[in-house]
Amino acid sequence: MPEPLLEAVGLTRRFGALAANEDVSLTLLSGECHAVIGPNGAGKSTLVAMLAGEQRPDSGRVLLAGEDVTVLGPARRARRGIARSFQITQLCRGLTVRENVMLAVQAAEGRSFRFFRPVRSDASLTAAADSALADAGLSSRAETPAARLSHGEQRQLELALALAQRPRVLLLDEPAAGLGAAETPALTRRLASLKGRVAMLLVEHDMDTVFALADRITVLAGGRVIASGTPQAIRADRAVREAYLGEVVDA
Ligand SMILES: Nc1ncnc2c1ncn2[C@@H]1O[C@H](COP(=O)(O)OP(=O)(O)OP(=O)(O)O)[C@@H](O)[C@H]1O
Repeated sequence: MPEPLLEAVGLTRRFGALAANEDVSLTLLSGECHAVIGPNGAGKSTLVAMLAGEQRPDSGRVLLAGEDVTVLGPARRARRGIARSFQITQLCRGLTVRENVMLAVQAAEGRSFRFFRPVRSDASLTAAADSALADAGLSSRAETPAARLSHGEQRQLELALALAQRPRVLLLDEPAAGLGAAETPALTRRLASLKGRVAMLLVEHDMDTVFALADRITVLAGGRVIASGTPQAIRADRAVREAYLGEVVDA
């Protein structure tokens, strides 16, 4: 069994009397896609926020390649290789799609914005940005102002911004949310093409996307892990079907 790249160890996060996460443990191996599913309010976003460093657990630890990163904030975790998509707030709407990604490449390289060279003329930034745009399926829109993208294209740009950091771990919180019926399979194909190159922790309500991508699935309900295993095992799990899957998957 390979060593986990990212590990949640007994994470608990309370809001008042409510335990949004209660003793949640899971591992993400190099190159795998591990999906986290569960009903609304199960604690999925809280878990992602703790893995990204946006929320501090009340107890438990987060390990990245064996290093305890529990007390590190999002920026320091990002520099260690944890990227989170989708955060549209990073977008500069007046710049082109490529320029936005170039800024993300530059930020990931740790260059100061105060001293940056004119963003349009840096060949190495352009090449890295174009690679991220290709992976996100957005090459044809590189010259378009970000403000003119459709909703689906904005989600692609968010993916490109995350990939521009060359992450080891990609945290994907509901990437298919708000996408149309035609856009979701395209996103799934795009994420499938990244498998093996970057480890993905995928929170998603769309079960077609989950079952197309996941190597393993962990199911949360009421803040607790109620099952974890292969997609086949999760599909067959009675407790999962009762708590969640039976409502949406007719397998
Ligand atoms: N900042 C907060 N303050 C108080 N309660 C919160 C806060 N964030 C989350 N919660 C509560 O914690 C529980 C878990 O929420 P969370 O958003 O993690 O669930 P989720 O599985 O991501 O839900 P969804 O599928 O609807 O996005 C919910 O009951 C939610 O109301």
